[in-house]
Formats: sequence, C-alpha cells, structure tokens
Amino acid sequence: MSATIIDGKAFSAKIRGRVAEEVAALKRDHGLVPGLAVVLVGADPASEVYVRSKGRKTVEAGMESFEHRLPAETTEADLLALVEKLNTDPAVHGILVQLPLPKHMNADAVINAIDPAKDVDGFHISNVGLLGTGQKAMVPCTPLGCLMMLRDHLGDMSGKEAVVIGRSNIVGKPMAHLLLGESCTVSIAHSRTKDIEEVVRRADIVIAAVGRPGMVKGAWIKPGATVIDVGINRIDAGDGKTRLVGDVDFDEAREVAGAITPVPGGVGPMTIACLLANTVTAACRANGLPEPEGLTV
Ligand SMILES: Nc1nc2c(c(=O)[nH]1)N[C@@H](CN(C=O)c1ccc(C(=O)N[C@@H](CCC(=O)O)C(=O)O)cc1)CN2
Ligand SMILES: [Mg+2]
Repeated sequence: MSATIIDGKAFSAKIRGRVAEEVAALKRDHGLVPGLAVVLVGADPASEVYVRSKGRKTVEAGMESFEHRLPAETTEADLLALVEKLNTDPAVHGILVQLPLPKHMNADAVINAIDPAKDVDGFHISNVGLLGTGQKAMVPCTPLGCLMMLRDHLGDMSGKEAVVIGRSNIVGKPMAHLLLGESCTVSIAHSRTKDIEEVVRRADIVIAAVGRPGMVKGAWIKPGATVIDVGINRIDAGDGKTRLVGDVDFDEAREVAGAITPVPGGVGPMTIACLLANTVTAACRANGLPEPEGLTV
C-alpha cells in the first residue's frame, strides 16, 4: 500500500484564497483592512526567509503588512517598547515576534507583553490557558494547520488514538489540546518515553514534532494511520548541498501509512496560511464582527 500524500502546499493556497475573500468582504462591507505586524530581531537566515514570505502573503491576501527589522543587539527594553506601540496601534490587528529571539532576550517576557487579542501566534500565556481549558483562543499556527489538514482528510476524529511526538510549547502541547478537542484519545511521547515505538504503533493519528531527522521509522506506524510530519530539518545531501527532511522516514512510512504529509510541502506552508487566517479572526473579534467560518477552531 502506498499512502495518500496530503498536499499542504495546495491546501494552504486554498486557505489563503478563503482569507483573501474574507478580507475583500471586510473592506467592502466595513471599510476594515486587517493589519499584521511582524517583528524580526537579528538576521537569522531562515527567519529572514519566513518573515519575507509572511509579508508577501499578507499583502497578496489584501491585508496590510508592517515589517519591523531590528538589529541583533537591540535591548529587550527597546523590543518591549515596540511591542507596546503595536499593542495600541489601531491599524495593527495581529502582532508576531519571529522566533528564535537572540539569546540575551527573554522570549517569554516578550511574548507575554503582546496584547493577547493581537497574539496571532497564540503563544501568550492567556491564549495558552484559553486553549488548554477549551475556550475560544488564538490558536498557534502550526498546530492549527495540522488540525485543518486532519479534519479535511479524516472528518470526524472522535475516539481515535492520537500520538503527539514532542512536547514543545509551540507545537506539541497545543496540538495535544486540539486533538483532545476533537475527542481523540491523546498521548504525548518525548525523549524519555519508554517503548516509544509501541506507543506510536497504537496510533491512528501520528504527529511528529521533535526536530530529529527521520526519527520515526516505517515499522513504528500502524497500517493505515494518518501521519503529520511537523519536522523541518536541513541535512547534508552529500554533494556539498543540503536538503530538507521531516521527523518521519518518509520513504518507509509512506509504504505503511494511509496518508502522510511530505517535507517540504506539508505542514510548513499551512503555518503561514493559518497566520493570515488568525489575523482575519483577530480583526473580526476586535471590531465585534462575526468570525469567518473555517478559518479557526
Ligand atoms: N513567531 C513564530 N516563530 C516561528 C514559527 C511560528 O509559527 N511563529 N514557526 C517556525 C518558522 N516558520 C514560521 O515562522 C515557518 C517554518 C517553515 C515554513 C515553511 O513553509 N516551510 C517549507 C520549507 C521552507 C524551506 O525551504 O526552508 C515547507 O515545509 O514546505 C513556514 C513557516 C519557527 N519560528
Ligand atoms: Mg511554526
């Protein structure tokens, strides 16, 4: 059996199209233009690429993009002052501080300084608490993208066994809460999990988010399972070049799984589409307008 490939690139383009329609309607009916501010501190090459892509896709969807690029030596106080300015700017509905931040900064303090209503990354402690208690939150973009793909592919997930491999605040933990919200039976596996292969082999849904290239082997996968690979690992391709691989051994797993996301072209593009979706949701909430359907949970 060879798995269905879940095409995140095509699906993310569909979501971005939906976002653009909603933005056009907000402009037409309410004179409202959603605005997203992205803050990049320093010059990490991967972050540069992501921030550029976020700005371009924000504009393509008809929204306003505000890019703030600060030098790596920026003090935390100066970054907090910028966040405070964006918090009170009525043209800004979403604020995102690109991670990782330089080592001298306390990322938690910076994230928790963002107005939770504008926290389109869903990383603020208030949004974490809302999601964890099943209340309306801003949902982190990568797990939201994974959930959208799962809903699209599987429909009802009630009663299914789901395993999240990885316990990060950005992906693993929020993903587990989202799957609980779908009435899955959820396990979180991590570096200290005993018999991890056995835990994964029970799962109808596998979310791999550990940051270890090819760690999840084909033999770990239950036949027919749906596999979502969040890993984005750049490895040596042997010819002086590098290539991107996920946390799942794709060639092995595709022979066993029922469906699988590729890397690249799976979860990654959904992250940015969900960021745009969250910005529209934030703009609607800030203006007391109904939230567009299908853009959040
Ligand atoms: N504030 C945030 N920082 C970071 C986040 C985040 O959600 N919020 N996530 C990652 C980086 N990221 C977005 O910021 C991101 C990563 C990867 C992709 C993507 O589309 N990947 C492509 C491959 C791209 C390539 O060739 O390098 C894919 O998987 O197909 C989008 C966004 C950390 N920081
Ligand atoms: Mg992400």
